Amino acid sequence: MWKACFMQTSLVSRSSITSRQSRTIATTTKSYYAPITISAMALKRKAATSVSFTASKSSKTSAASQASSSKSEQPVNGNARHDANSIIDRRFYPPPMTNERCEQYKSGEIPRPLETLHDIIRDTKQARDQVKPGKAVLHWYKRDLRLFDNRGLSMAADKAKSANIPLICLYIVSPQDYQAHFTSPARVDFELRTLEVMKKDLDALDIPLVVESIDRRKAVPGFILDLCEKHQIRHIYCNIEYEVDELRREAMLINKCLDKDISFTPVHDDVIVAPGSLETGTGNQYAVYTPWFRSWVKHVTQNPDLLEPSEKPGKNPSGARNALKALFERSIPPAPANKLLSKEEKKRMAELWPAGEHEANLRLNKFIKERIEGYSDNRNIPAGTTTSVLSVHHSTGTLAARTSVRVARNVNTRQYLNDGKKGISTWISEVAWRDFYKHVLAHWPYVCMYMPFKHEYSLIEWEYNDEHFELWTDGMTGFPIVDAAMRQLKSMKYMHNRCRMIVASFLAKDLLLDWRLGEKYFMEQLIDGDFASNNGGWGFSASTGVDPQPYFRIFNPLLQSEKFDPDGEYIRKWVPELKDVQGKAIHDPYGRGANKIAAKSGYPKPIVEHKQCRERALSRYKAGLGKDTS
Ligand SMILES: Cc1cc2nc3c(=O)[nH]c(=O)nc-3n(C[C@H](O)[C@H](O)[C@H](O)COP(=O)(O)OP(=O)(O)OC[C@H]3O[C@@H](n4cnc5c(N)ncnc54)[C@H](O)[C@@H]3O)c2cc1C
Repeated sequence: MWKACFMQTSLVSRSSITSRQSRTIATTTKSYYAPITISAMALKRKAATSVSFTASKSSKTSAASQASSSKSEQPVNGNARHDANSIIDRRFYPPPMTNERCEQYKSGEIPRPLETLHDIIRDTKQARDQVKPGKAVLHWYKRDLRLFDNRGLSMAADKAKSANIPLICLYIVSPQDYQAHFTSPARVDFELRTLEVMKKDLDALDIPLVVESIDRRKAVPGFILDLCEKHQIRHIYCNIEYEVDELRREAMLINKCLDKDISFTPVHDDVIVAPGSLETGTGNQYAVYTPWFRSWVKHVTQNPDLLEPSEKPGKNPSGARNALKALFERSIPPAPANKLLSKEEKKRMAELWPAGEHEANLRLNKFIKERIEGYSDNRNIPAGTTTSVLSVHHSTGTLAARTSVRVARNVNTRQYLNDGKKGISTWISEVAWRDFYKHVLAHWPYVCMYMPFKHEYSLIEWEYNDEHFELWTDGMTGFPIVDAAMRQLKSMKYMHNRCRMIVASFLAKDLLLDWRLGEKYFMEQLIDGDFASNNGGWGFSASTGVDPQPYFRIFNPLLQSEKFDPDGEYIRKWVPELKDVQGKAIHDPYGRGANKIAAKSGYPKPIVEHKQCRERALSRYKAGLGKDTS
């Protein structure tokens, strides 16, 4: 997501960059490509990623002494494993960044990609406004796979209508992006099924949907420009994605387009409140959810337009179908080879996750009618369906978060956002978490570069125990609630939120595995995988993110299990080996007298002991932060 940052930034037209920014880019460019030396100590640590159960004295000392040395001398984050096929695919991304560079992003010394994009949008507005309509307008679909309530699409449709020319829609299938972003095959399949639905809906409006598979992600801008030339398109619209590479690509494309007298306009749509709009009393961005949410509610209330819907496009002018015949005849490509599902899996996923915006709206309305009022009381219970299960729709954009909040608000007492019926206001505040994590990503873009939000936590020494990691992914840790959740993920490509927190805490605190391994695995599995929410959730659970709670909040899997799955209904569903275990033993069969049933059915004993793990985690976190561990 951030690979192209140097190249693309350097392509940004100098006229649109302030002198302070160009100075920063010059320095940035230099330091970015300067050889990054990995200190001898870091290399040694990397080689010695031993699987000690309790933090050894030497590991404490090495982490502690590292923490106390100068920040600017820290070229890698702790003992994080950066080899191929690990937490980052180095074929797509440059070497790890330093804590010093994180500080430069924090202070604004290095311009944030979203701010650069905003500057370019502002500085080129006049020139873009002067572009005369061509023979068609283009909407470039990304994670906004719907016709209704879509800001970018609606602007494109208005432009086309005012010039009485047709609207063309485009979606690019990018196998390299899927690879670089660890997109799950189930997610790719969901998107392709959604495109089939959209193609029909757009077809009924005489609007062609071009779905092109482009092998090399770098070739995407060139393809768009060629398409424009071929169909004499002079206006392009898209909705903004907030990951670094995407922001930088759009910034570069605005200028490339203008060079060819094409106006390219990226707009905010994926979030209800645009990142950067909310500031604390001292002019800073919020890093804590609760005050951020208060400010979000105030902002949305004061700007009611933010929740107003955008109409879906009208019909293309007659003649569009003939003029663009070749585009209408194109079909949706199959999933790329690296993301193919088996025939059986494809069928199963289609039944489990029907695609498209009609399905999304049906689900939303059913949830609002039947479950939203009980949401506040039930949402933490993973058994049954207690939440909306709309995340796949929010993250692919088959449903706008704006639509969800508006529809929920409209059925609340006096249309409150954060008051009135508890279930409704609680649900709205959950949807707002999406916005929050995208605000975090936009303001602290280094979280997109495999650095923790609290980058001072980057010196924690993690375990890289492959066996533990595999048992975690397979749901064979001997902790029933963890195993049930991990099996739900493998089977449904979805996991309940409470369980996501439990398994993430277990991975990072009990197993002390690098939380980024879990983050990556989730993206490889989840149908609703979303970089900002996933990174935010993992950071929160590993205490390296925006959670104001300190690292010593460590979930006890047994207590979580007893509290949120009291009757073991969820465990019995996903861990059938334990279905005959009675009463409270379901939460800990080997510790509560159900060892015979568990052993007979092949259910494993716990792979670690929580109390010891807790101590080890505390000690390792402390050492990583350079605190006294004696
Ligand atoms: C470790 C971890 C990883 C996560 N990874 C993802 C991810 O990749 N994609 C994703 O969409 N969500 C992620 N979440 C957030 C959350 O778990 C899911 O959004 C939620 O479980 C989806 O179920 P639902 O649609 O029934 O949610 P509901 O409870 O019905 O909530 C409504 C909507 O609000 C949003 N939402 C709810 N909780 C959160 C949250 N904590 N953070 C951000 N948005 C939220 C979702 O869009 C959701 O559809 C993660 C959470 C954790 C702890």
